[in-house]
Formats: sequence, C-alpha cells, structure tokens
Amino acid sequence: MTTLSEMKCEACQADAPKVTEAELAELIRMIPDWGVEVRDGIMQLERVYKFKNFKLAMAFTNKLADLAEEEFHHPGILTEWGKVTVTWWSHSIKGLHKNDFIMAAKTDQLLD
Ligand SMILES: C[C@H](O)[C@H](O)[C@H]1CNC2=NC(N)=NC(=O)C2=N1
Repeated sequence: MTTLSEMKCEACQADAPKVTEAELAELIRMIPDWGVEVRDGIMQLERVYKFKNFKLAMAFTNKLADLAEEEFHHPGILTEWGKVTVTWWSHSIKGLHKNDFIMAAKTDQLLD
C-alpha cells in the first residue's frame, strides 16, 4: 500500500474538495505527530520540530523550502532558535486537501 510520504501532490484547483470529516479522521491517524488548528475559519495541520540551535533549524527550513518547490505546495513556516513550526493547508480552497497530509508526511521524512 502506498504511504502518504510516497504520494505526489495533485494540482490544487480552486474547486477541489476539502477533505471530509471521515477522510480527516483517517488521514490524521497517518501523521500522529501533527495537530489540527483552525485559524480564521481555515483548518490547518501543524507540527513543532525542535532542534539543538538556530543553524539546524534553518537547515531544516531550507530543506522544507526545496520540498515545497518540488511539489509546488507551500507551508507556513516559523523558524526560531531551536524550533520550526510548520503549518500546512491549501490556500486555493481555504482548508485541508489530501495534498496537505501528503506534505506533512513528506515533511517528517526530512528528519531522516
Ligand atoms: C498561486 C498559488 O499560490 C499557487 O498555484 C500554489 C502555490 N502553492 C500553494 N501552496 C498551498 N499550500 N496552497 C495552495 O493553494 C498553493 N497554490
């Protein structure tokens, strides 16, 4: 069975469907270190990664930027000393698409 991190994002059209509640319940279990936040009515996936210092946090941030460009799907990123907060949602549909779960799983792989 293909895991989320092995999947590719699909082009995110403005009329693409948000994940249903049932899909959300199934997909969130596949990325157990991620939480769901709602900001300005927009559902988002979020995880905080901890690092030993700012240099390591920045190195992770740069790898994430490359990943986002490869998939042309981009996160919110807050990079601080020893900490990177990553937030995934689909701007075009103002909510969560399967792409966001794929990218969250791929983000976790950057730690390997
Ligand atoms: C213009 C629009 O932002 C682009 O088509 C892409 C770029 N990256 C993106 N990233 C995310 N997270 N959501 C989008 O809808 C999105 N759209």
